[in-house]
Amino acid sequence: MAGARVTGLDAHLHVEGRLDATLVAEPGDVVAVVGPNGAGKSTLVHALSGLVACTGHARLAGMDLLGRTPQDRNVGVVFQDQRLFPHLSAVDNVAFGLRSRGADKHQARAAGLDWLDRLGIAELAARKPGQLSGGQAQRVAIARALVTSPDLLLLDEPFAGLDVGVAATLRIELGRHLADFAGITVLVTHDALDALTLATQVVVLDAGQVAQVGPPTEVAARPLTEHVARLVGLNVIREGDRIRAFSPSVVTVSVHAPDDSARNRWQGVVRGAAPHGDAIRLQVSGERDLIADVTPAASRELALAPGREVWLSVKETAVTTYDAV
Ligand SMILES: Nc1ncnc2c1ncn2[C@@H]1O[C@H](COP(=O)(O)OP(=O)(O)OP(=O)(O)O)[C@@H](O)[C@H]1O
Repeated sequence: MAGARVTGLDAHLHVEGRLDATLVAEPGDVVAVVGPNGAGKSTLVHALSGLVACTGHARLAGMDLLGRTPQDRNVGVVFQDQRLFPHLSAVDNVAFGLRSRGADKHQARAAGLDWLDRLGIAELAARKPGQLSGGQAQRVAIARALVTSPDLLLLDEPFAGLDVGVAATLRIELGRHLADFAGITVLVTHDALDALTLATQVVVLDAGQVAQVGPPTEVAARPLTEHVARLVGLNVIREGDRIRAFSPSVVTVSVHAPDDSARNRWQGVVRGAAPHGDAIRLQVSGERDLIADVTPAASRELALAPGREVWLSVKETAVTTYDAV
């Protein structure tokens, strides 16, 4: 679909030693970028925004992106460390983007106010960033990024550092705005919920390369990397070209070696135990690093505290097997 790529994003970005990744998206797509620390996620969004120099190519809405200065790219950014201008009010922070593109002061303020209203904080328009909570400031940052109707919206961990409840509310609101947003969104996140609830496409980065790309449900059901498996709460074991995945809820935990000679049997030591829904989720390391969910009663009965040696087993019928590539 060459035609669609003209209006969308078609990029191959190379930053020496940090990133070598292809990204293709259509207008309206929300691309969640996930991966372990140092995988290149921030480098990717910084390269798209122009904050990091890179080679390769990137076409956005039919225009060459890499040859342009950050100011000349029709790209909105909400970064975790992207501060608002401290001396400007919330509404002037939002209006700034339009003003710097030559918009009339009154029109820019009216548009800024409209966006603050859409984000539910119109009454805070006159406040300076220092008088806003973290969640409110992030709403202003989102309004500031969207007011210019960018072709590409870059969100680098927009909920990081926010209280869990505030993040949950903001996630729902952002989801609503992204559903109406005609451009492409690239969202860097460490949170499986973000990827599963907001994204139309998940890109998994690992050591600067794309390790997997696909719809969120597919990536969550068949993760190809340890990191994503952990993120979505699955165990994965790679055997040659095949991956074997199973849920922590199907793992049987015992403190003695099971009698059966099951193929799926591993010895390990409990490294951590924490509530997970109605269950206790155990982190077990040994031959394999695995997670297992047990009932609180079983956890007490078997004294499953950190340091405890355990056996884990899984019925073959509970294991999903698929190709690694
Ligand atoms: N300014 C820099 N100069 C050189 N190398 C850098 C710079 N910033 C990051 N790197 C390196 O580039 C690689 C990718 O880093 P990047 O910050 O993009 O990863 P990330 O996936 O965003 O990680 P995190 O989840 O920890 O934020 C890492 O190896 C990192 O050490």
